[in-house]
Amino acid sequence: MARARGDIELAGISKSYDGATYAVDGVNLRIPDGAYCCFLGPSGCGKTTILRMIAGHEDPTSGEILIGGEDVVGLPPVERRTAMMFQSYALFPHLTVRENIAFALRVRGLSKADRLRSADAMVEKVRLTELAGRLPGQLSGGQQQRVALARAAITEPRVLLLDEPLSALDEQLRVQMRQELRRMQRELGITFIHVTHTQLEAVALADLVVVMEKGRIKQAASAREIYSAPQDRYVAEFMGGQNVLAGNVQSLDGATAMITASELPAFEMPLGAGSRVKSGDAIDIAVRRDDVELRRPDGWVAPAGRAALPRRVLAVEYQGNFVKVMLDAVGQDEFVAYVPERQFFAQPFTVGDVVVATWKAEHTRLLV
Ligand SMILES: Nc1ncnc2c1ncn2[C@@H]1O[C@H](COP(=O)(O)OP(=O)(O)OP(=O)(O)O)[C@@H](O)[C@H]1O
Repeated sequence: MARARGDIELAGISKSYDGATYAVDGVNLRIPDGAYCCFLGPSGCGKTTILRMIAGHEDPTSGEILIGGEDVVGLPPVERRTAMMFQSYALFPHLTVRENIAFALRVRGLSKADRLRSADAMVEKVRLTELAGRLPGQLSGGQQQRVALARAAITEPRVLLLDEPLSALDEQLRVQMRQELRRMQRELGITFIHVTHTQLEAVALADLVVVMEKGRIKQAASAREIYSAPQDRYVAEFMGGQNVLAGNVQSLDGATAMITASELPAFEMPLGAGSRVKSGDAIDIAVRRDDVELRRPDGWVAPAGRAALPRRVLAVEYQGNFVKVMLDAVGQDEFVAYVPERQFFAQPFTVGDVVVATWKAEHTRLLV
């Protein structure tokens, strides 16, 4: 039998719990079969509600949810062929690892021997063979999580839904389990939908990152695109690593714009194809913190094609392979440069130093 398709389409789904406010507000999204998709956003933005609607634990107020082309709204969870892995792993304390995993097959009407045989194969896949006879209480957090993952995967779902799966683990284990999740997803070849409020987690794992705010999708794209081409101030600030400045379009000349921002001398930047800004528009611009270079003023004049912003060093924070240099705010916006560690220590700056923050004009991004 051909493997069931696990592509998902959310078509205009909304959810209101109280009939007045919307936890999810008109979401449209296609998630390809076999993708690792992360929903990312601050607490309360509706991530879990979307997950629960896909699983069938919650009905949308309006809209359609298609899995493998089939509208699943109204179908009970077991008929959707999705499985959910919860934050608290919800393992049975009196059953061994093997029995916990086999238990998920009880509804399938398999004999106990068959269930245990399948469980053994899954135990091997999640690398728990040595621990198969232990009780959950005798396992570490990471090991318990693997059991939970195996228990969800053994039902052969076409979509695996994970709600903040790594939040109970410490930092080191989180990184390890992140790799483990990705490995499992590749091995099983099914769609994973993972809810998180941690940017790094989403960026490290996902083929498709969905950034949400107040029940709506702000941007859905690859991690690299979201980071290097954020759509607006919200996404840029939420993903981090960027300076976002409020500015103005002073004038336009074909595909270039003369941009000014508070205290930033006017500079020319290329406009992307299809840009619709007009002269005089108030805009936001973003520049990556690692695209900013710091220079000592010493009579240095920025050549054409570079933006230059005179500033004072407010704070310096060592971060290992780079140094975070915080500069005086630009208007309301903070401004930070990430200087490679070796470069910084070849000519260190200290608090109070006057510097020129400069970057290639082409590295400036116009946010809509
Ligand atoms: N069962 C419920 N009844 C009423 N309101 C709810 C219910 N579940 C969630 N909400 C509300 O819906 C909104 C979205 O909640 P949801 O749990 O989907 O957000 P989230 O992004 O997953 O947040 P978190 O990261 O904190 O889990 C919130 O305002 C929340 O208070």
